[in-house]
Amino acid sequence: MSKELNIVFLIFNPIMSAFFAAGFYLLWRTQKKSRFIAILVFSYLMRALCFLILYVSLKYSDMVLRQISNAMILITTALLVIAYAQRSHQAPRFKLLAFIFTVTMAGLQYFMSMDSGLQERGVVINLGLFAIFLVFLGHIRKAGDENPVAQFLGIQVVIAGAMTLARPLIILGSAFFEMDYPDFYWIFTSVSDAIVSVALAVGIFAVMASDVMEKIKAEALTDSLSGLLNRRGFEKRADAVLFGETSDRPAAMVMCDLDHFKKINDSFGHLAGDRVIRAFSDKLKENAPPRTLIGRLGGEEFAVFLMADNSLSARKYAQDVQASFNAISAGLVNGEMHPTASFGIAYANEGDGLFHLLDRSDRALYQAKKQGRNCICEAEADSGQAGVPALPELRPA
Ligand SMILES: Nc1nc2c(ncn2[C@@H]2O[C@H](COP(=O)(O)OP(=O)(O)OP(=O)(O)O)[C@@H](O)[C@H]2O)c(=O)[nH]1
Repeated sequence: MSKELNIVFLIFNPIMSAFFAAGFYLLWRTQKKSRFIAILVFSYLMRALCFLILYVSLKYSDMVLRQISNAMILITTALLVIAYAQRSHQAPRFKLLAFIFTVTMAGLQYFMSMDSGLQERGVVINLGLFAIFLVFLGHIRKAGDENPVAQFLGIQVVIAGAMTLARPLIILGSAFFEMDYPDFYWIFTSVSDAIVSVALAVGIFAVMASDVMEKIKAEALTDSLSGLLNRRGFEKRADAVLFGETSDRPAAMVMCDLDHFKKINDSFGHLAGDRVIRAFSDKLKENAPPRTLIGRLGGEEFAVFLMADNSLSARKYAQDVQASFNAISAGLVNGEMHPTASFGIAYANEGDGLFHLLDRSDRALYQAKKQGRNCICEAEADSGQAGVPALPELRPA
């Protein structure tokens, strides 16, 4: 490689990797619990260092340094895979990565002992890196993230893998056509290393930014006291389900409200009131079939949306919540009172809008309150048109 180009890459690649390491480090300082960001910092620092070592080893033809830089480039790439796996809550494929590392290093060592092993070493190291990128792709696929940002990272990894695979092809092609390959090979390797560094860092930064956005969105739709959906979150999710339901069975809405909650607050304080809200929310969650949407609509009022396949057990669900809450509620206020809840159930009619369904279950709840509380009422199926609030007939469960 020409001296000028050599100097450009000698400076450019390590500095760029160091910048990325600094960026990840600053991010990690704001989220110290995210271990995968710390791994990224380490990976990019190591990448910066390994480029420096590589260029020194090339300059002085030092084989020990060359092997060190080879080991480091494999490790730094494997660290990216481990970081991504951790971010996606997957167990990193340590054994497979260790296997690839060992085989690659053994191959390099073997060809290093041969006088003319330069081309073979180029093939071995790049195939090793390519295998690590395949493991990376496996983790991305397993995460099954349909978020376009995650898919963007997948594309970056494919590009990185393709560039890595192109290098041994250059070597083999040059050997086949008896061309002098080193200059082109080293320029391609340096440029593609830079592109791979940037592509992966940008892809990972984008995934992290999207994770933060998702977290903020989820928090905006969650009630912090109960951990349930808040009114906004509940309406958004339930609405989407209602319009997507295709089952013959109707979906069901169970509206619940803690009884005499003002008295609990007044007698035992706001903190005890909060404790009762949390305990009741836990019972709503514990008894819920999978895919049930549970929201705290406000104060001591909750709504549970049971999907069509679970709606026939809506009454059983309400009974289970009632029984399990009654079993523990006295203990929440030192046995000095027995907090209870009332329930109203409505089944969705064909084409029912969310507000119509909520309104009908709310009226059933009102009836339960009127009947003395701590009971369950069901709204009769009404024949009102979709979206038109109609006064349902009510019957006690
Ligand atoms: N501890 C606590 N209290 C809350 C919270 N949000 C609303 N409240 C209280 O909930 C009480 C609701 O009282 P009401 O609407 O009169 O209802 P109730 O006393 O339960 O009467 P019924 O529903 O008719 O049985 C009010 O005292 C609110 O201050 C909260 O997050 N924590």
